[in-house]
Amino acid sequence: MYAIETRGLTKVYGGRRVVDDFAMTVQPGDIYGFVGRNGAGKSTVMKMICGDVAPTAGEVVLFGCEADGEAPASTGASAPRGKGEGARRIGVLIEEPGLLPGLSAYRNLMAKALAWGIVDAPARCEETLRLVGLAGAGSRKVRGFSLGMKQRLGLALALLGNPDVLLLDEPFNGLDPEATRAMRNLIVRLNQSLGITVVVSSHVLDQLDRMVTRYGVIAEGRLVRQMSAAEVAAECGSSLRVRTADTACALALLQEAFPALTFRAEPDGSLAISGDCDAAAVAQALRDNEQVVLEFTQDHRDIEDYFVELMEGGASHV
Ligand SMILES: Nc1ncnc2c1ncn2[C@@H]1O[C@H](COP(=O)(O)OP(=O)(O)OP(=O)(O)O)[C@@H](O)[C@H]1O
Repeated sequence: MYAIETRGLTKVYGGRRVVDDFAMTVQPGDIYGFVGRNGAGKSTVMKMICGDVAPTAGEVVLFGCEADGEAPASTGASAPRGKGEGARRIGVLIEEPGLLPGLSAYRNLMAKALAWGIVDAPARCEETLRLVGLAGAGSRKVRGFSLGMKQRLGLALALLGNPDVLLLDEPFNGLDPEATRAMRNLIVRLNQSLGITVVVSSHVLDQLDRMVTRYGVIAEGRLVRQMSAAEVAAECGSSLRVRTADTACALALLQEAFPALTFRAEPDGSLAISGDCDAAAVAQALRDNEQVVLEFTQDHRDIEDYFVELMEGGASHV
């Protein structure tokens, strides 16, 4: 059973399909990195998942139940989606957290908690402040908060209703490196210690790379590809290009010595080797078997280049 499944999800604005037949699957416990260019449709997908925007077609299924519950406000709420036992709570940080600058962090939380009818609101507000590392700043007015503190308070709002799923749209936007790292660590902690499934969109690929378990790539409203973090790491890992005097012999001996690697014979007679390559071990194996090496190069594919290629490929098919 998936935590989130979208089936044929489509949104048309002014005759344009900004999300088109979108089928994503998020496993329970995933931190799902949602990657796409500006305007690709990430926010619209998230808004349809949380019920803030009605799909033109298709459906959202949460933990096996069709999500047809009350729609939460676009930011901060964690209202139930679905009916009865199957209802799941979604916490959302999609646009500006809508904080009241003249109130303290605690009072901001209390105002929402009371509006949403959260049971034992004072204790829950204290608890969420602690969860996001703002326990010591609860009585301070939000007007004096840094951007990073405001984002964490926005996350606290999203956590108030004890959500099963968190949808975070660009949570690192505008944050300095320290605040970015604090936000990243917080997301991982919430996922690992509370078991919250997280969908997070970001243009900061190296931050996603440090925390996500799965990726979904969107281009022009379509899901181009979904893959695990391990698959991305394998595709972006180092690759080798080796040209020897006797390609067939080198291929046979390397395949035997490194069965986990992938080998491809190139038209120019070289071998492209990918997987978890240990260049020194490959070079040693060639030397031990007295192969004459004419060329030996190592490439490292940048994760950003990799995703740009995927997005470009996806967009050109639309
Ligand atoms: N309410 C709306 N009315 C009309 N068009 C909209 C509306 N909301 C979004 N769009 C359009 O839908 C497309 C997808 O927008 P969306 O905000 O989902 O993209 P995104 O991938 O989240 O972009 P970004 O990374 O810039 O936030 C854009 O072309 C946008 O202009």
